[in-house]
Amino acid sequence: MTNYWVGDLPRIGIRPIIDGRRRGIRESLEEKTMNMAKSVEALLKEHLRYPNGETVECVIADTTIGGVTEAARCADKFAKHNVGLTISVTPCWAYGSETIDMDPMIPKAIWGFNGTERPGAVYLAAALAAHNQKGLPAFSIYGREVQDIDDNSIPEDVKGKLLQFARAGLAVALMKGKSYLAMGSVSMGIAGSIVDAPFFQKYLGMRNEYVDMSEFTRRIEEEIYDPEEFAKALKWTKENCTEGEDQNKPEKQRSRADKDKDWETVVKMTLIARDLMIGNPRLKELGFEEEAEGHNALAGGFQGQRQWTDHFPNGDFMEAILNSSYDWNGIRQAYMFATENDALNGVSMLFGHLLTNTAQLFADVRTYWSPDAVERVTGAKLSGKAAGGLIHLINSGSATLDATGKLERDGEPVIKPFWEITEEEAAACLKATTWYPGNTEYFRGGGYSSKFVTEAEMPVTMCRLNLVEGLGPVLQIAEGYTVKLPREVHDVLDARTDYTWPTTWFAPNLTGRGAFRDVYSVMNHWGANHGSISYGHIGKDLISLAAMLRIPVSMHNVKEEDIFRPSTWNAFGTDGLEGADYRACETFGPLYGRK
Ligand SMILES: C[C@H](O)[C@@H](O)[C@@H](O)C(=O)CO
Ligand SMILES: [Mn+2]
Repeated sequence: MTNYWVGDLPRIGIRPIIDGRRRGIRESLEEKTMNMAKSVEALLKEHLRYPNGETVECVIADTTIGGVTEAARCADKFAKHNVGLTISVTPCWAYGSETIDMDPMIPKAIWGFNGTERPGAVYLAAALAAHNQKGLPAFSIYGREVQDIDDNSIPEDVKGKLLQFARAGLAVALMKGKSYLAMGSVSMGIAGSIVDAPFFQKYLGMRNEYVDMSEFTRRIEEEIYDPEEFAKALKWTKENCTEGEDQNKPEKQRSRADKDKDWETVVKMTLIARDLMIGNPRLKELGFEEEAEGHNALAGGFQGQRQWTDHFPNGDFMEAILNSSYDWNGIRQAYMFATENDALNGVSMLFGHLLTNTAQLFADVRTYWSPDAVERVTGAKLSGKAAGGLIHLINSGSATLDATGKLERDGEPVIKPFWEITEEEAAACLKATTWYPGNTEYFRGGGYSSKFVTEAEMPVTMCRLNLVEGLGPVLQIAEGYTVKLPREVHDVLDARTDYTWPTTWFAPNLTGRGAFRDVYSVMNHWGANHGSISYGHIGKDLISLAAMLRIPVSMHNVKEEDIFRPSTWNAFGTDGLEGADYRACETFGPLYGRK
C-alpha cells in the first residue's frame, strides 16, 4: 500500500571536482578525487534511508569535473536521474565558477579536503565565494584536522556534516511536487487550518489539494472502499482496540447500537482518508478508476470540528491510526495527518518525519505546570528533568500510538522507523491505548478518542511552523524530554483535563536565556495552539532544513556548534546568529519563487 511516490525517489548527486590541467596535475588527482566521491556514496548509503525504508540512492558524475563542459554533462546526467541535492567533493584546487552546481533549486554542499599537498580548502573558499556572489547558497564542509593526501577516510566531523546536509536536503527533495490534502476547511477558526497555498508552493514546492468532508459521506454511502479490507480492518479493530468505559454523563451517552455503528464508521473513515491521500489500486478493480488515483499527498489534515463532528463520529481513530506505524495491514510507514486540518502543524510533522523516518506526535500545547502549581494540587515535588516544571501536551485525536513509550532500542524507550518495529512492540502500543467513547459535549456525533500516557523519558524535539504577515513563515524549535511522572501525580493532573485524550508530559531543555529562560517562557513563546513532537534531538537538522527553504528560525535551544547553514549566512553578520538568519532568508526569498 505505498503509492506515495509517483516516479523515482530523489537521488543524491555527487560531483568530484578536479584541477582541469592535463599533462601532470589532473592525472595525478583523478583517482584520489573519484575515491572521495565513492567514499561519500558509501557513507550516505550506510546511514541514510528513504522514509519507505529503502537505502538512499546516489549518482556520481561519469567523470571528474575539471571545467564547464564536464559540469554541464554532470548536470545533464543528474537531471535524468532525478537528483534532488548535490555534494561536490575535491582534494585540490579547481576552478570555482566553472565547476559549481548552478541549479538554484537544488540544495548543495561542498566538501573541500583538508590537506596541504593540494589545496582542497582553497577551492572550497573560491567556489563558495562564487556561490555567494551568484546567490546560490551552499553548505561548506571542511574537516578540522589535516589529512594526508593518501588518506581516503572521512573524518568524524566531516561525516557529521555530510549526513546533516544530506538528511535536510533529502527532506527538501522528497517534498517537492507532492501535495498537502486538506479534507475539509478551517476548524474552529484555527489559523493553521487556513491553508496557505502560496506558502506551500513557494517554500516547499508542494501543491494544495482540497476535498470537502462530504466526500467521506459519499464514499461511505456509495461504498467506495475495499469491502474486504473493511471487514479485515473492523475485525482487527475489535481485537486490538479496547473500548473504554463511557465517561459521558448518563443522559449524554450514545446507545450501544450507535456506538457499534460508530466503530464501523470510524474504520471506514480511516480507509477513505488513506485512499484520498495516496490512492488505492483496489478501487480501480472495483470500478472506481478516478478514486483509485488519490491526491499524491505526502501529508494531509481533517477539519473534523465542527460541522463533521457535530453530526458524525469524530476523526480521532482515523487520525491516531494513520499517524501510527501499524494497522490491520501490519507494520508500515506512518502517514502525516493533522487534526483540525492544522496544515502548519502538518508541515511541522512532515519536516520531522522526513528527517527521522519516524511517526510524529501531534498535540495541543495545553498547560504550563509550574513546580509550585504541581505541588499545590498533588502535594508532590517535581524532580529530575521535570524539576523546572512541565508542559502538558494533549489533544483529542491524532497523537501517534508510537509515542506510548512501548517501542524500544537496546532496552531504552524510543520512537523508531517502522522497519525496526516488531509485531510485539506494535501490539504493546495498542495495548497501552484505550479508546473511550468521545466526549459528546464536544463531539455530538460520537466516535472514539485514544487515551494513553507517554510512560517513558525520551529525548524529543517539539517544533512548529507559523505564518506571520509581513514576515512569512518562521519555525520554532524546542528540544527536551518526555517525562514519566509517578502514576499518582499524573492521575491528579490528568483528572483535571479531558480525561479521554492522550497525554505527553514535556520538559524542554533550558538555557537560562530568552525563550529558554524557564519552562514558562517556552510555553509563553509558543506561536500557536499546536506543536509537532519528533523523537530525538533533531533541532540541528530542522535548522539546516529551514535554511535550505529560507525559513528563519525564531527560537531554538540547539548548541551553537551544531548549527549548520549555507556559508553565505556568515556574510549577514555574526553577532547574534538569529538576526543573520532572518536577513539571509529575507534576501534569498523562498526556494521556489518570490515572496
Ligand atoms: C475538543 C476541543 O475542541 C479541542 O479539539 C480543542 O481543545 C483543540 O484541540 C484546539 O486545538
Ligand atoms: Mn487541537
